[in-house]
Amino acid sequence: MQSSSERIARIASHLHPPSSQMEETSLLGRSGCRAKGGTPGFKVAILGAAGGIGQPLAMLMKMNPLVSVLHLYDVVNTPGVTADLSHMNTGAVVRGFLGQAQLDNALTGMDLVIIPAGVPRKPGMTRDDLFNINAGIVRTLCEGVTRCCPNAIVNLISNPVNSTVPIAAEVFKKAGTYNPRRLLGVTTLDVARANTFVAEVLGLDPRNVNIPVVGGHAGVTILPLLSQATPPSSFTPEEVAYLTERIQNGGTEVVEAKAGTGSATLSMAYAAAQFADACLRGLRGDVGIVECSYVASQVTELPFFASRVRLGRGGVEELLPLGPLNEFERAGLEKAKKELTESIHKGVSFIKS
Ligand SMILES: NC(=O)C1=CN([C@@H]2O[C@H](COP(=O)(O)OP(=O)(O)OC[C@H]3O[C@@H](n4cnc5c(N)ncnc54)[C@H](O)[C@@H]3O)[C@@H](O)[C@H]2O)C=CC1
Ligand SMILES: O=C([O-])CC(=O)C(=O)O
Repeated sequence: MQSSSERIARIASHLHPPSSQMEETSLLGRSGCRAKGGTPGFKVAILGAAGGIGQPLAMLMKMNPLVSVLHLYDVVNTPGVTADLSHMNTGAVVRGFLGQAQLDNALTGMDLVIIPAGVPRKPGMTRDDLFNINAGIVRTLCEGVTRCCPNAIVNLISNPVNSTVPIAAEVFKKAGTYNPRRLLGVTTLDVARANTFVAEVLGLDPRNVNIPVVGGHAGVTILPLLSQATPPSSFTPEEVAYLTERIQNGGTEVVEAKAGTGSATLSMAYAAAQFADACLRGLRGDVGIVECSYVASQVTELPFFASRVRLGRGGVEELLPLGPLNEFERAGLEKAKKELTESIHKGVSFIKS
């Protein structure tokens, strides 16, 4: 039997662990003696969890009832984020992992890996300007996925998404673990923006609007299909020009407003949490889940393309066709394909050469 002062001393030592012991300590739980949890659900890891997107995304995933275990990995600050979130009385058990030495522990056994690790844009930069730094980060993290959870669904957020998804695919191919149905580039924020801006123009509730956004996730590769709006709506040529430009430049609008302190984080975390939830519902076996995502594709002649996809137990169960495009959208598609071809090539060459 321990005395109460011994028990309290033990709890206190668990509350301030050296970072190298974080994982083991959090397994013990606040009581210092038992692992808590036991909630049935999925195991989710966020890589880049201490960042601008990572932190609010971690909070939203901690609130998701489908998540039983939430692993937070970053190269900085995960002890604080983990301690903070672990006080939320929701079902998911939160564990923190700090630095590359703990990457494999963070990934082992995961069902879903969400990757918002990497640098964001500053005003005047394109997403492609992030390639030199973020390509290497994505490669290292995806190598971890091949070692520790090769069957996990991967949601890739790090920019430039048009190139980082092909990079991830090449890393997985090299390791012999590639399953194109399980690698998904996150473009949900483009759809969120499209729904919001269109709802503003039409005077509707954005929750009742759905605009498919196809192509990719940068500038002209972001192609909103306004002709396929739900509810069916007609737009003047001026409205189409305004909406298309605003949706394509939504990221830049935020980068400029943040004036050098980063890019979209809160709306992105919200969008990523929605997309992750859709993937988890698919894994659970729910039917009729359709989201836009940048994936390995046969919808066009390009090897990767964002379109509506049906999600299920295997990840991407079906690529939905583009549907009828009007002349404006057909012209936009040609521009998008031209830029996408280069971005895909750049990503593939980064690993192959
Ligand atoms: N797909 C999309 O729609 C969007 C993508 N993004 C992209 O998401 C990425 C992250 O953006 P923010 O969270 O705002 O940036 P941030 O700088 O606030 O956070 C990034 C986090 O990644 C971590 N990190 C860096 N190297 C790492 C490594 N090797 N392993 C693990 N973690 C590492 C950093 O320590 C930091 O905590 C950027 O590339 C940004 O462009 C941003 C918004 C929308
Ligand atoms: O614009 C950026 O750099 C971040 C991003 O991808 C977005 O907000 O859509």
